[in-house]
Amino acid sequence: MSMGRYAASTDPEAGRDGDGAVLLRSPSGATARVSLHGGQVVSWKNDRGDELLFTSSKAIMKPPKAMRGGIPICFPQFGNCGTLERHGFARNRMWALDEEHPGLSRSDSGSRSLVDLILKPSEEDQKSWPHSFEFRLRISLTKDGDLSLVSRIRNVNGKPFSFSFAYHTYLSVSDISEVRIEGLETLDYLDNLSQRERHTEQGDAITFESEVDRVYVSSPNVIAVLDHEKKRTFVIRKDGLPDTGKTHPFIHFPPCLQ
Ligand SMILES: O=P(O)(O)OC[C@H]1O[C@@H](O)[C@H](O)[C@@H](O)[C@@H]1O
Repeated sequence: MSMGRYAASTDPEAGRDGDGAVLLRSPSGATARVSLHGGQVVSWKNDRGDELLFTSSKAIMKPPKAMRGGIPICFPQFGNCGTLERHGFARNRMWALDEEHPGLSRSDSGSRSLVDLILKPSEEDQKSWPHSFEFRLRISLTKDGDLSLVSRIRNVNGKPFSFSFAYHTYLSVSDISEVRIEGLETLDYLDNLSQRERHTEQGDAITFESEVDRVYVSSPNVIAVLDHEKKRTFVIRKDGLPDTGKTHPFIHFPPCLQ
């Protein structure tokens, strides 16, 4: 794959490895590896080769199981708030390369390496969730190595349906006691450890002393995760997604839409 070019299926230089994963590379040398299983980003490395995403050593890397690590896509249900399996079926399905990607331009082709994926429901999926949709996902690396995911869900037959959705991102951090989150102070959150009871966050930046499993409602579009030991800050931006979740020990930030 050449620098800054598209890694979509139409690009003859698209980087594909033996497992069918797509490799993105930015001009700065950052990389991302995207598995068609789950449409999941399974690795994101900066220009020094440091892995920025966490993958559990117990992760099962083979379909049809969901892989615990990277950025699983939760759809059409986030968590257990519905009748489907936890976090929905999208993370357990094979996605396809999307040749059409209607509505998204390629005008930034000089500065991004990207792949367009699509998921359509199987007959089996429609038995448990009888709705017609196309889920298009664009994953791109900017020239500086920033990772971006854009999701678009289209109602194919016009019959209304509702869904919830999240990027269940597993960030790689050092000792959790060295990690601080800025941007969620004073917000309300639902505590998954006590039947989604609603509380209000107190105090300054958030630190971790024990198990945490929360969804922060109406969170700001930018939050920061500061890792003092690694001297690294993740700046997480979202757009069009109201909430942010976090869980320790598997620290992840699923901005979610319900
Ligand atoms: O094990 P899974 O299905 O990948 O889910 C991981 C975590 O997902 C979070 O959203 C849940 O709040 C946690 O309770 C859960 O452990």
